[in-house]
Amino acid sequence: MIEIKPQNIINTTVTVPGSKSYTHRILIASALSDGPCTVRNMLRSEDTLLTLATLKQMGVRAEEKEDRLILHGTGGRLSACDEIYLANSGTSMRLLTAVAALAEGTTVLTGTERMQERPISDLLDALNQMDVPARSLTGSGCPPVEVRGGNLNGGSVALKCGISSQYLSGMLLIAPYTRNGLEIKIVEGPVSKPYVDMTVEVMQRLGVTVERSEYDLFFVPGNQLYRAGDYTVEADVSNASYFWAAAAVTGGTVRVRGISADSGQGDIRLLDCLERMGCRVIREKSGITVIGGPLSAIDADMADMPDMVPTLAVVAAFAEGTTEIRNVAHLKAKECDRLAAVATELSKMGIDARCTESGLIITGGKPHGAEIDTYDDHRIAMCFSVAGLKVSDIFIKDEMCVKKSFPNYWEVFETLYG
Ligand SMILES: O=C(O)C1=C[C@@H](OP(=O)(O)O)[C@@H](O)[C@H](O)C1
Ligand SMILES: C=C(OP(=O)(O)O)C(=O)O
Repeated sequence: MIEIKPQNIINTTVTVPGSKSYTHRILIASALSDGPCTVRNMLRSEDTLLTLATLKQMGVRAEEKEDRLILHGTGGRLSACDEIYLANSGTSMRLLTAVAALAEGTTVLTGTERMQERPISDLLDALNQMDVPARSLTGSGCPPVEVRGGNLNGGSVALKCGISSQYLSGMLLIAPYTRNGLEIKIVEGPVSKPYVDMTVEVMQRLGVTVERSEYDLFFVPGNQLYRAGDYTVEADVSNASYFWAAAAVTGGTVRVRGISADSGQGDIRLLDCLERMGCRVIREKSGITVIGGPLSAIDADMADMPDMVPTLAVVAAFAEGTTEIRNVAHLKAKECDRLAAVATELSKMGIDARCTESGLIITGGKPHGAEIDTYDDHRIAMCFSVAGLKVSDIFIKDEMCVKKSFPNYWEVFETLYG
């Protein structure tokens, strides 16, 4: 457990590691590519290293260099594996379950107890429609899952994406390796749309054709290969959010390097929320600065940026008025039930915070100190640490859960103390 001490932030610049979502995608596409790929600034955190370890287990050769990783793409040929362990990395689980469909033989993917409560049946259903036998081994619709892969014909599938966009990202990533191409009709959702755009962007950047009509229909021609090349991962916007929030709640100034307003990471839209709440935002090519000011409540539809809900909720606790966060029922299926966790922990700090069917209602006030439970959820640990910059006696339990996406978080956080 660590105590966070209040701090006036005058003017600080921070560097955050590479994007988790881009790293997962670039690793997978590189592994399936037609030759050696160089990946720079990849995020080396628990989750992304699990994706990398899995690809190696499936037969992909990786060479670690000082400032880059070289992945030798196999052209889509992968070996099946008896047991792949993915802890609580939803992105790894959903994307690699689809990838396992390319490996001749039976692959089993599993994870932590919590991972075994996170749904995946809509993805399995889509694989079944492609004649890939795939099932939840417990029958719960959650991992562990078994996939019997091999040559994929492709065809047409109907996919529900009301719980997670990761199902669609997984299906899209393997689609170029089908014989006849793959048509994906979206029959529910998708939630978290910008992550779908990011998947398509990475696929196109690696030379693959993807046709689409908005978020309803996707078609990926078959017999394509990702093209080997040199890829640099941009800084992680979700992890930058804690530092922008630090400026918001303290009234200070924080600049995060290496992020620009045209980022393909949908969480960049948090900045619009912070502006609406009263912050000033300076968007430059080389970095983005937030300058805090008196905060007021907003109404926010956060369907497209689920990972920013805990961050915004903590900022809302310091804002004048009642903030409503809408359309994020999918937060119940994350590392923990994030709606319940955020409401519980804010309530411990004396803030009126409650869950609705699909969101949160938070009335800003004068939060006080509390021991914060983190539910083995990196984002809960990081967002509540921000509250501790303004309020005394905030203690974060099990603070090392940040290793999931940001292993050196506490070191970077320390730099806010000047
Ligand atoms: O595809 C991705 O990289 C992600 C998609 C989102 O999940 P959902 O689509 O399940 O909301 C997000 O919450 C997660 O952190 C990363
Ligand atoms: C939900 C998250 O990740 P994942 O779904 O990959 O576990 C996250 O990082 O907030």
